[in-house]
Amino acid sequence: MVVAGNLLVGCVADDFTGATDVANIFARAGLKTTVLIGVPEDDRDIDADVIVVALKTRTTPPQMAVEQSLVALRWLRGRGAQKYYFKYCSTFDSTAKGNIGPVADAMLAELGQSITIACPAFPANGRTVYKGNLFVGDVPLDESGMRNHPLTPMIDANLLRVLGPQSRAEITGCYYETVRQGASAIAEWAATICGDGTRIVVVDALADEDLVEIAQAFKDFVLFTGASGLAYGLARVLLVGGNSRDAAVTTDLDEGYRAVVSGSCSVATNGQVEAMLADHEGFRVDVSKLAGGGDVVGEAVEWASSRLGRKPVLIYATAPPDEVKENQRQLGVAQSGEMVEAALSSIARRLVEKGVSELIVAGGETSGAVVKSLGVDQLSIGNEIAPGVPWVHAKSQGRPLSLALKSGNFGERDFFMDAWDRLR
Ligand SMILES: Nc1ncnc2c1ncn2[C@@H]1O[C@H](COP(=O)(O)OP(=O)(O)O)[C@@H](O)[C@H]1O
Ligand SMILES: O=C(O)[C@@H](O)C(=O)COP(=O)(O)O
Repeated sequence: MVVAGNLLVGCVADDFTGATDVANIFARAGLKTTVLIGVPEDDRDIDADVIVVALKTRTTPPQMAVEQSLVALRWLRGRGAQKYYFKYCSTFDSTAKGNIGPVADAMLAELGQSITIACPAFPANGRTVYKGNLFVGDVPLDESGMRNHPLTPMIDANLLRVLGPQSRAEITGCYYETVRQGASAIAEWAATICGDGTRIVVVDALADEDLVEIAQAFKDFVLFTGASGLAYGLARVLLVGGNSRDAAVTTDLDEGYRAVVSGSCSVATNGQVEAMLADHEGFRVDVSKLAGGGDVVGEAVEWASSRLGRKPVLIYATAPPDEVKENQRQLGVAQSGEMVEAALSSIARRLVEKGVSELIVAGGETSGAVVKSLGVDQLSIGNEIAPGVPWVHAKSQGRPLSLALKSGNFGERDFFMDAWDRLR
């Protein structure tokens, strides 16, 4: 029997790093938050203010993303959530066909709503939106490393132009001249466009305070869509009235072996891998060899086995853009991505079987593949390592496992070395 309790927010996340990112924000705000890996097949008891269902739908065909998202949404609806939240990437990662637009459209229809907002701003990580244009640090999205993303290259910073062709809704911008005047002005502006067809409002935001005003202005909306910055605002609005619980707990953990598995090819992760290799041993997954049928997984596991201990080992497919493009040219985009994900997830699973119990995984798609292969079905939120990246705790084959699922673009250069200090 599932206990609904007082479920404030039911969240569907389109990838696993994003799921732990948004769960971390809700948890840090004082809301009791759990992450489920997909919709549970059993009838477990869940006592939470926020449930985040982690999916791997960012790069699937749109129809599949819609179907899986609706299954999750219906499950959350069955728990009587007050608000629903579709979490996608703060760099608005999508393919030409979706999946932000199709999933948002389908969720609106399922909930019987005609309006929502799209708000990927995440100021704590330098993602801001101005006049509908997404900035990453000081540059527009299309001038950032996201230009070269292996699966979702982002070549236009204007979110109205990106979302328009993906969605059946009318896309409208709520610009900063309105947002900076605060919640009442935003709500007044919204009143002028409500009731006029189905709409998605792309909202500008430059700072966390803007996100609180935005959440306040749209507090009667049923569906919110965005990155995790919006959760910062929404949590603060929902907490008024005293729903606050204890902040996330830090677990008493046994010491186990440590490893880093990296499949992200972002600028940040390339730097983090380089920094770790200066002082740690690493095994590079050779994609050509893998494609040629070589037992790269076996070699990696054998290499790691004699080195496992408290000093973390690094297994990585992470490569610079020209190398990734060459692999994609030879093998195909989806095929090379899936092949590397399959190899890294097999390696991770076998390392866990050999006693690794503290594992950092870099990359959203990579994390999805790894976590699924570990048979993990629920994550509790632990300490924050960097903005958007918490330690999370789970059971894999009955044994405790601590994971950090690092979004490609997050974390400082020394993340792979410093993260362990934040575990306990
Ligand atoms: N050397 C490589 N060549 C081609 N593709 C790669 C290579 N290394 C990793 N990949 C693939 O690139 C994709 C990276 O995506 P992801 O894990 O989501 O990282 P990020 O979080 O940076 O977006 C994955 O599908 C991964 O398998
Ligand atoms: O919102 C974000 O930036 C992250 O939570 C996220 O979703 C990142 O995705 P990946 O870079 O693919 O890990």
